[in-house]
Amino acid sequence: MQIVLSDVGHRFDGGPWLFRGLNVELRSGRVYSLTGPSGTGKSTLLALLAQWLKPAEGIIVVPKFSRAGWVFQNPHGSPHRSARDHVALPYLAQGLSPREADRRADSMLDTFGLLPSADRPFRELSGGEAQRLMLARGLASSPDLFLVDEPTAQLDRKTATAVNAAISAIVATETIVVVATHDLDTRDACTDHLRLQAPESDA
Ligand SMILES: Nc1ncnc2c1ncn2[C@@H]1O[C@H](COP(=O)(O)OP(=O)(O)OP(=O)(O)O)[C@@H](O)[C@H]1O
Repeated sequence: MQIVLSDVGHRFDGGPWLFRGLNVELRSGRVYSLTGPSGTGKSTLLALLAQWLKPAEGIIVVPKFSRAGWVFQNPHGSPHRSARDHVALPYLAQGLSPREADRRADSMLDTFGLLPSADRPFRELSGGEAQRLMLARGLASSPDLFLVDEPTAQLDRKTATAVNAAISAIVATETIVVVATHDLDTRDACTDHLRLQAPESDA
């Protein structure tokens, strides 16, 4: 899959332009960092890619039946359900048998260093484990586009390092991954880089 942005710019309600002139092709199998000073519109661009918003100018071409998945700053899970259940659920929803769903879930948990925590309830996971679980669960849904907003913003350095290692472990050949971040280590964990900048003038 490919998403093409041509001369994309955005501003809210006639306000100042956040960014303009964005020309990029996003491709499956790549993990894009999205960086830029605070307020340059990183979260806004994620919302544009998810088609929650329309760009104020330019065109974003997204294949018709594409599905987007999100991971936000704060991990949300079911407190009493195990880590494995969180990841198995999307596989069950795809029609796999419970046994196969668990097998696939364990393989995904292993990718993110969470296999030892597979049986632990969500409420007992640390912040970094919970965030890695969100990445594992999100990818288990096999989205065409996977949008991750500031995954390490709430984490201490050591925990952030584990999350960044998980990001660099993402191998999703069918998925475009975009990670908005201020964390230079998160940026370095990605395969490609997008940087937003405020336009020089609002002309
Ligand atoms: N729905 C909205 N209506 C009006 N203004 C908005 C809306 N959403 C965001 N903004 C403004 O657009 C600007 C860009 O916000 P956005 O959250 O996309 O930036 P960001 O680069 O992700 O920032 P940060 O790095 O601080 O998270 C901000 O000034 C914000 O207040």
